Amino acid sequence: MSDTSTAAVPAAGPARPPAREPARRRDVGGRIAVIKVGGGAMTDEAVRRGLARDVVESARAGLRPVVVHGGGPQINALLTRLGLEVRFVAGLRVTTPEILDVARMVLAGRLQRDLVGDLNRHGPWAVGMTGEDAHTMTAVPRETVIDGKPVDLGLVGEVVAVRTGAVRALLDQGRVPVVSPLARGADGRVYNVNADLAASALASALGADRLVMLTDVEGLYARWPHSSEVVPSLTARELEQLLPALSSGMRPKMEGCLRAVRGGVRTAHVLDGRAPHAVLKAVFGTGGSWPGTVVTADQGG
Ligand SMILES: Nc1ncnc2c1ncn2[C@@H]1O[C@H](COP(=O)(O)OP(=O)(O)O)[C@@H](O)[C@H]1O
Ligand SMILES: CC(=O)N[C@@H](CCC(=O)OP(=O)(O)O)C(=O)O
Repeated sequence: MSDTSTAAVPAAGPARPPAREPARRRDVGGRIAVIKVGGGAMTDEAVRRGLARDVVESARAGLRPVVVHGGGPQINALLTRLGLEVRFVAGLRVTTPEILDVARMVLAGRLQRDLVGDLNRHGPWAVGMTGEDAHTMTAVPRETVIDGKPVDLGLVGEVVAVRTGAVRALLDQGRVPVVSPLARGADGRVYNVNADLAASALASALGADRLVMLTDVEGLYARWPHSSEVVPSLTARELEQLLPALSSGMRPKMEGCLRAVRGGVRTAHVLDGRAPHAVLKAVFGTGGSWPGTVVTADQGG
């Protein structure tokens, strides 16, 4: 993206042609892809920079990428240093007010800034925000039932409404929004939202073409904890049946994929963000050439 003036950001308008237009890989013109970068895939700076390069390349090719990031391992590391508890239930962090403060610092403070910085090495592309900004994500406390009993997760949010205006305004300027998974509650409090579920809610609300979840494994393993076989594809119905058996981080990730395709997103992908050009393979690939696991809508549904 080229800014002719450094004095002011141009007013919102149609995306302007990129400075260098690479060969179009297929007709992605104007389509939105929500790319969720997991904390595990962000730990290595070289990997993060490679991801940023690919995101910018996809934008130069006409796609409208929106980045949502996680940061579970990084939050765990700071909590441990501070002597605070790290506890997950069904893949969601039990979040006290003290833990929320730490999560907010890590997500909106460090990680979002790192990603925005990586993207902006290539030009004035990225603008960071959180789901709190401009009421982009509104949440209520997430209800979780384990073995028939309700479990109190504290300040964990379930996104119940998404206002896409702020994200769309950035996309219309040709920018890449980078969104941290925090939401404002209808009660005015701040909630910690699992990043996979935040990305999924945003993808559905934006009418995205694809949701891409970049993680630290090749995809959904069929016989976890064995990693010998990746499930290449699943329909929404097949995934719905599998979901209760999934554990730890894969539970919210696959729940996010299911919600997204049920919410109108054409395909949802889970793949290893550390593999070379994972982003480009997921956003420009076609059936048969996708790495990882792809979730599609039900046939005829
Ligand atoms: N069936 C499965 N297939 C692959 N990974 C699984 C599975 N079940 C649990 N996992 C775990 O889920 C992790 C990915 O989730 P998570 O740690 O939340 O990643 P991210 O930070 O990318 O969101 C993997 O590293 C793996 O340990
Ligand atoms: C409620 C909840 O679990 N929130 C997550 C938000 C970050 C996240 O989801 O990061 P990954 O994508 O790296 O897992 C957490 O506190 O860890």
